[in-house]
Amino acid sequence: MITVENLTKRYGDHVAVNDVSFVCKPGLVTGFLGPNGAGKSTTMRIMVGLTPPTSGSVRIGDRPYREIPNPAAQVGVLLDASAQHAGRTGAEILRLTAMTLGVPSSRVDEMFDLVSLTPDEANRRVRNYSLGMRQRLGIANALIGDPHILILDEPANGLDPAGIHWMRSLLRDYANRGGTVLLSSHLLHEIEIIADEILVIGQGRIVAEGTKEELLAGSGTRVRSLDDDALAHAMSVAGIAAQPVTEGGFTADAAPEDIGRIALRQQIPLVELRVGDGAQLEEMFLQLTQQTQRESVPTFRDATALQGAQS
Ligand SMILES: Nc1ncnc2c1ncn2[C@@H]1O[C@H](COP(=O)(O)OP(=O)(O)OP(=O)(O)O)[C@@H](O)[C@H]1O
Repeated sequence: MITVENLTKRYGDHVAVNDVSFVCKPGLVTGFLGPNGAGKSTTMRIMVGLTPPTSGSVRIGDRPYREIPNPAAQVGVLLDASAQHAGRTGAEILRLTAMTLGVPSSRVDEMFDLVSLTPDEANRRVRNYSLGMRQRLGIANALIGDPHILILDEPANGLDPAGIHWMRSLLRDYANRGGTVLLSSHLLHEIEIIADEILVIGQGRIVAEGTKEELLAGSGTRVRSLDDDALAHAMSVAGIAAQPVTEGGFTADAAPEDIGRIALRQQIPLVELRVGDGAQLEEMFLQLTQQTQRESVPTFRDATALQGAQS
């Protein structure tokens, strides 16, 4: 179990992590999702004692990381896959970790097998590794001490789709055996594929958390009609907020039956009316974090203003 309580990190006037609290439970893969600069890496660095927090605390099990004896045997950490010594071979790096942790050197070959790096690749220098190979080596390095907790910062970065599915199986199996996993990503589809529980962070704050189903539950209704302008107007009169969707129609903050009744009253034929799905999770992610997005996300208000300006 990882317990993060009221964690805050300030760099001068800038608040990188703002009163963040969450728990990561054994047997689950917890995904830490947020756009660039949201505060994911800072939170993870604080968790493993590399950055001091301004305030708040993190417990790994029952104590802070720095107080865990032989921590790498308890907590596997991958923060930056490119931070390995580029002049060493993958095998040398894992052998050194095995020696430091006091685990048998036979674990080294087991780990290369586990992360699907061939003996030839194991004996190549890390400077000649692709990013995906570095990630696999980093995961092997995190797992070699047989820890029961894994903290992985953007581990899927550089992996191809097959690699992401491979990682999902690896982490699923690890969690099924009772392990606790926290992994970060700025890409929703990676987190969606791999995580059981999702924490969404934006501008240093947790803006949503729960299972994928829970996150979607409050995320409104997808609606499309033969006259979206008229429907938007009718919804707005009824006090229902709606955001336009790029492929047409809206996501509306109301139950499908409410939207259906409005459409019926206005005699507007509907061509789509349903609760959220995976695509909607992406919209929700963009909405939840839009203040931190570098690219602005159009809102319904923007869209009507634009239509007004064009007419
Ligand atoms: N040492 C530091 N000094 C000053 N500001 C920092 C420092 N480290 C991080 N920050 C700032 O804190 C904020 C959060 O950064 P962080 O690296 O935690 O984000 P992130 O969510 O991991 O982003 P990414 O997905 O791009 O890796 C950013 O605005 C960053 O510029």
